Amino acid sequence: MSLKLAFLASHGGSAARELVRACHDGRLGAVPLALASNNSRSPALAWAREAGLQTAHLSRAGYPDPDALDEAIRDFLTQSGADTLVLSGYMKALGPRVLAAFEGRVLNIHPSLLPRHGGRGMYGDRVHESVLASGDAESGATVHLVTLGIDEGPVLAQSKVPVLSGDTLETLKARVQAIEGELMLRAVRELAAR
Ligand SMILES: Nc1nc2c(c(=O)[nH]1)N[C@@H](CN(C=O)c1ccc(C(=O)N[C@@H](CCC(=O)O)C(=O)O)cc1)CN2
Ligand SMILES: NCC(=O)N[C@@H]1O[C@H](COP(=O)([O-])[O-])[C@@H](O)[C@H]1O
Repeated sequence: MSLKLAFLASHGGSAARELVRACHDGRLGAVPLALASNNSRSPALAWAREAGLQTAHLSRAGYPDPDALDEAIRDFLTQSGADTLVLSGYMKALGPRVLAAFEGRVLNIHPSLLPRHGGRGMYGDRVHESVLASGDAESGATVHLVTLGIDEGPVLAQSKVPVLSGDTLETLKARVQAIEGELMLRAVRELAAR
């Protein structure tokens, strides 16, 4: 049974792009169906339209009431026929309705070795800045199942990289982002095998 994938992304959607490439070149037995973004100008939304996915811009701008936004995101994702949801650099908290509709089938990638450097306020560059400030000798990325609590869900897969002396935000971020695509692919395959 091949997975039916949907995505949420706020900016580039790099993990989503890697998964769709893997679907098209046979590395992953799945069908990409839809992508929604809270950011109407996100490169991920433009790319998804080009890639022929169903797309939607869903944010507080259109749905000021968080419950109504949660419902709208759930309805868009479920009507697409997807059975698995991937958060690909999605910077908003997911609500209970979406989580209930995709129970145990929502994956998120976070650019640190959770539980370190995770939680509310920990996203994008802030994560790498926190790692550099902590003096940790290693960092990496984590794919976890998503629960209502931010970055609290069970870990599916992790991949480590060294933090090198002289590292800057940009050099550490580049080293972590270089491993994220393969890590997400590994995690989705593991979920598919369950
Ligand atoms: N219910 C859940 N929703 C989301 C989770 C999760 O684990 N449970 N993970 C995040 C992704 N993420 C870390 O991997 C993350 C995203 C955003 C934030 C955050 O603090 N966001 C700010 C708003 C930032 C903005 O508007 O750009 C906030 O909510 O105040 C922390 C961690 C995705 N959703
Ligand atoms: N807390 C979530 C988070 O910080 N996710 C991180 O944001 C970046 C998004 O890049 P992208 O927009 O190019 O996909 C990725 O590095 C991802 O791990």
